[in-house]
Amino acid sequence: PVTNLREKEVPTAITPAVSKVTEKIPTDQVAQFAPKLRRVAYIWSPQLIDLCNLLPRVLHRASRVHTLIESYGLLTYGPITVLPPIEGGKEHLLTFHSQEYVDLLEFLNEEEDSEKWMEKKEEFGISCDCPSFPRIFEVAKMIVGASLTGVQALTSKEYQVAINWTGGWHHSRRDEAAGFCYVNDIVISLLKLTESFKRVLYIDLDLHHGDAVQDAFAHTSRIMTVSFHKYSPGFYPGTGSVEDVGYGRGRYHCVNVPLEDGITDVVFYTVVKRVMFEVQKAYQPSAVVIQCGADCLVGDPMNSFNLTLKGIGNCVDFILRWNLPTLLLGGGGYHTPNTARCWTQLTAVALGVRLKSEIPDHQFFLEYGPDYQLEITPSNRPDLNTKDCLRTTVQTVFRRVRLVFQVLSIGNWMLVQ
Ligand SMILES: O=C(CCc1ccccc1NC(=O)c1cccc(C(F)(F)F)c1)NO
Ligand SMILES: [Zn+2]
Repeated sequence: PVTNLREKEVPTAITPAVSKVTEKIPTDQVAQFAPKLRRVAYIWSPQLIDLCNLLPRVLHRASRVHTLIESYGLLTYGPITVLPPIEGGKEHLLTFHSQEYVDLLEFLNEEEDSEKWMEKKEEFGISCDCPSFPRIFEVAKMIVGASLTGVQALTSKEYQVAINWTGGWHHSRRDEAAGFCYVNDIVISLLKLTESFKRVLYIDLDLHHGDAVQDAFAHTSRIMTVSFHKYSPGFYPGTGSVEDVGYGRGRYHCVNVPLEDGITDVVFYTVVKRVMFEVQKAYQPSAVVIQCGADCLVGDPMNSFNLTLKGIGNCVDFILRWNLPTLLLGGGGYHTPNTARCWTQLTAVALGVRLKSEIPDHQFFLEYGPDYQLEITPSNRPDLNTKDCLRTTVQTVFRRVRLVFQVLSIGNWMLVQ
């Protein structure tokens, strides 16, 4: 249907919300309406995409995401700057991972099977969940380099938002691959951010609990982790109950919001908005990292939540309106076209622009059939989250988050004494 479109007919895919708003309102009043125009850093290079296309569980996903974003013209839109990732090195991985684990990844890069490392692989989580593959070490360094480039963009104060859709691997542990995550670019980025920002907030919107990120910072109040995820018997990773609050100095600096299958946009957004409003009030973060895993969307093979681009888009928009330096990362997402739709929409949300529903013609256009639309439709599966159960969970979270506020104010009080 699109083959007969000539160049000049291709519609400009972007209708900047800002221009619509400002044309009717006297300029002196426009400030209150237009979302603060943000400078956005989009981390990308051909090598980053080529390497991330090799990830076994999300083969060729990286190129679909990037190409759809490019096809909407978002990368040539004023406030966005494309930044190539710095070359991630061993030293970056070693800020979180053990020497032995990093050495194993380096050895596996050449994919030579030797007896010595065979049993080691199992010990370090390289198994069926996280299969080894050629260039695994180059991929790991590149992903970490890309997320750290995003951190650098924020600490430079030249950008309010930094985006790395190839990052977000929240299950990887210090010395073990897990849940299909080989390196934890999130922990490495959060550690770097605390060098420039006093209190950093981590928000995990992926279907799965952000367990390894939470555990890495469970003993400190310098980072607060908040995870919204499916929590039900036998569902991976099995952690993240509302009782899971962190330990010692980190007590109450871990917030977990366990959810059941079938949750819809309105219910999810209401819960996220309420919890995040309290967290922002109590913790007063100075920088934010959001893991935007798209396996929470309707149509994902995980077949769990019933969210669309609207639900997750409103959540990210709500947090971006705090106008804090924010790093957006990817993560799960196993329906590749829907994941590309989701992260294209979130890129547009960061830029404050609305996108046309028609998927623009581009190299992978035919993968967006049968409707070739940006929006996805929720299913009519039941929402297993009852009002009572959600209210109890949110009230429990409120009580604990207010304790964070007390800890914070006592901390400030002691500083003043
Ligand atoms: O998405 C994840 C990891 C999901 C995971 C955890 C533990 C072991 C394996 C996995 N990954 C999958 O189950 C998986 C990955 C890709 C595709 C699929 C599919 F079968 F649903 F398509 C399933 N974390 O945010
Ligand atoms: Zn996931």
